[in-house]
Amino acid sequence: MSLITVDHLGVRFGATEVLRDVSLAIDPGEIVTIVGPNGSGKTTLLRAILGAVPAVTGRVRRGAGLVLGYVPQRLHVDPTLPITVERFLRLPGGARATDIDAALARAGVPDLHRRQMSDLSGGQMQRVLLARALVARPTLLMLDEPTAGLDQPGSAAFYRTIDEVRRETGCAVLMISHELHVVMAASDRVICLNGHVCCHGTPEHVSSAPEYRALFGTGTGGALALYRHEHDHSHGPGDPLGPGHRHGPGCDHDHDHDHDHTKTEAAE
Ligand SMILES: Nc1ncnc2c1ncn2[C@@H]1O[C@H](COP(=O)(O)OP(=O)(O)OP(=O)(O)O)[C@@H](O)[C@H]1O
Repeated sequence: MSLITVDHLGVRFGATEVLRDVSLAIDPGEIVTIVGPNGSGKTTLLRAILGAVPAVTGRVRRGAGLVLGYVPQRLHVDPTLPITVERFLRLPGGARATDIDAALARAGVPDLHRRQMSDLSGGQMQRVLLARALVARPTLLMLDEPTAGLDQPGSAAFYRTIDEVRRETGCAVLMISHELHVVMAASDRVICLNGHVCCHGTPEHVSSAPEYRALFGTGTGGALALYRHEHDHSHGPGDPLGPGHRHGPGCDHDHDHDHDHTKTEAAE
């Protein structure tokens, strides 16, 4: 029984179709990573799974016993509103002190209880957000670009912690990442999203697909990723991605038209 099953999910914001016919399932204990260009609907997909964004078509089914933990991309803490790490972790459900201690230890920051949230470094903040997600003992941990803004050693250490959490607790992990070396090393499966699921499979399968190499092929140690996404069809009006692009081998569907679009972005 899957923890989460997404069936033909569609999401719109006003006239803009952000997700179209997205189907996937997450099984207990696996690490699945979502990759895709900026604006391709990755965060929206996680928020739809959380129930924070309504589906206009399809649905998200939750398996029995599912407990979700969510690590957002970032959290802005107003420095004029002082709050300690311990108090932040106690909210909103009134978590027990022993659970907070265990979550902080598991997140690799066992001594931060009394620190002000606004004083945390970027890496400490991400670990506190991880601890907050772990307090509930999730069976599915979802992380939205959890290492954005961290340097490479900090990022690598964070992903090692995620792997340890998975091994120790047996939780499944669904994360968004732009760090392709991490994706390939740490994931059981990779889903490439571009408004819809373009291709998916094991890291070996996805990384050997010409379309994947075209999409992420010029990374210089993670410093710059060239997103050249190719499909064989035009996206419809209102598509957030503009005109169509071409799919390559490894994709789950084929179309007639032939367009490219190229997008560059500085990766962290
Ligand atoms: N609440 C909202 N209202 C209107 N439009 C939204 C909303 N949330 C997201 N969008 C739009 O939906 C599209 C997908 O956004 P989303 O954040 O899911 O993309 P993403 O793949 O996570 O991007 P990135 O890699 O830049 O974080 C974008 O065009 C965005 O502007």
